[in-house]
Amino acid sequence: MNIKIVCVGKLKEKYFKDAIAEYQKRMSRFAKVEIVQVPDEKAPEKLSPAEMEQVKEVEGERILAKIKDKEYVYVLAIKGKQRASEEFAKEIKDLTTYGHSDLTFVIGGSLGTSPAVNKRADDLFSFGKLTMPHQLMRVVLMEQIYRAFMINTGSPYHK
Ligand SMILES: C[S@@+](CC[C@H](N)C(=O)[O-])C[C@H]1O[C@@H](n2cnc3c(N)ncnc32)[C@H](O)[C@@H]1O
Repeated sequence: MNIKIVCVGKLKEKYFKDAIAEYQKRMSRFAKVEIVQVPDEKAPEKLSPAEMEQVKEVEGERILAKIKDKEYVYVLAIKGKQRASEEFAKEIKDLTTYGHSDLTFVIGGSLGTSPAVNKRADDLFSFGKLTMPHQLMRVVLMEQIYRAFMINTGSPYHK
């Protein structure tokens, strides 16, 4: 299975980079996990609603350019569908069974994702009602992907 995480902006903090590298290493026995970073647009604090939409649209075009038709796409969105880790693990197992070998996860920039990106989603995936910083979200997502694979192997990692 190929897993791709498309996200906006470069990770700056070393502790985030280290955490991502650790989960990529742990995941290597199950799947190749590729992190694709697209450039972020400058988003100063005083943007009008129209300017904010414009930022999301430009970042969205960059995100969509990294996604191929065959990929099954989860877009992470606060208002998406929540599920338990066990349900997510089963979904991954089922997707594999039904021939989806390319799973892509999209994390929006600081303002979120554009309507075009949300439209491309096969699934809008919420990790709860809390707003998380997009950089931290990468780490949380990596851990949940790793957890899903550990659940599917029956590992005691998941309690
Ligand atoms: C800082 S958040 C964007 C906040 C923006 N106001 C919104 O509603 O999307 C940046 C990105 O992190 C991801 N994210 C943050 N919190 C999330 C959550 N609770 N569930 C799913 N994704 C989340 C989403 O992909 C979001 O586009």
